[in-house]
Amino acid sequence: MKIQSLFTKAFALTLVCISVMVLTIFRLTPSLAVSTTTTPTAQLSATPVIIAQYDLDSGRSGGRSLYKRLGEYDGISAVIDDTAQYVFNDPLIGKYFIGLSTNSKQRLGELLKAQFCQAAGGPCVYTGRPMKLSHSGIGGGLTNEEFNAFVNDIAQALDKNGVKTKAKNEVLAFAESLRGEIVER
Ligand code: HEM
Repeated sequence: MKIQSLFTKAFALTLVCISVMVLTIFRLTPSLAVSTTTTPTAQLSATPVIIAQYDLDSGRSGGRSLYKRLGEYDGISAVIDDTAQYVFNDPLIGKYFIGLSTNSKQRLGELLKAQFCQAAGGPCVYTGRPMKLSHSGIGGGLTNEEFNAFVNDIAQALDKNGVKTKAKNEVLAFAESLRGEIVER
């Protein structure tokens, strides 16, 4: 009987010791206490494209991000769909898109949406190529006049979708910030 009680006490003591050790280790190295599931490397290294020189803070108005004021993703999507139509039919720059397959045009639209959504402070990640790389050499190098035509098409699409002047100017300022990477002559 006495031996049994001794064993019980020893067992209880061992349990307490183990608990203290486990708690001490976890406190000293908190990382052990955190779930071991990590963000996949692919996600972390997703396209290191920097959305150029656009100060996202300036995109806030009365606490509402530009993304919200544009009507979130659906609002941006509608503006880009219209922009694409204007650009593809633009008398000056439409020629550059004639050879693109339907799928390439769709992909371009999706990339533009992600790019503007991210720049406006939305929860999107632009995964396309940097602007310099994707535009270098188009038509022997894009001109300021061609760039202006593209920006005018964006402006027309913003008007069509009833985007307010302040938000419109912010979107155009972002587009303008890309001029140096896109225009080559
Ligand atoms: C603010 C102005 C512009 C923006 C934001 C813009 C944005 C983009 C984006 C996001 C892409 C996709 C990049 C990729 O494929 O990874 C792209 C591709 C393209 N852009 Fe622009 N772009 C602008 C101006 C222009 C202008 C002025 C032209 C021609 C006049 C142009 C012609 C093209 C063409 C032809 C492609 C397709 C390239 C390909 O498929 O390889 N872009 N642009």
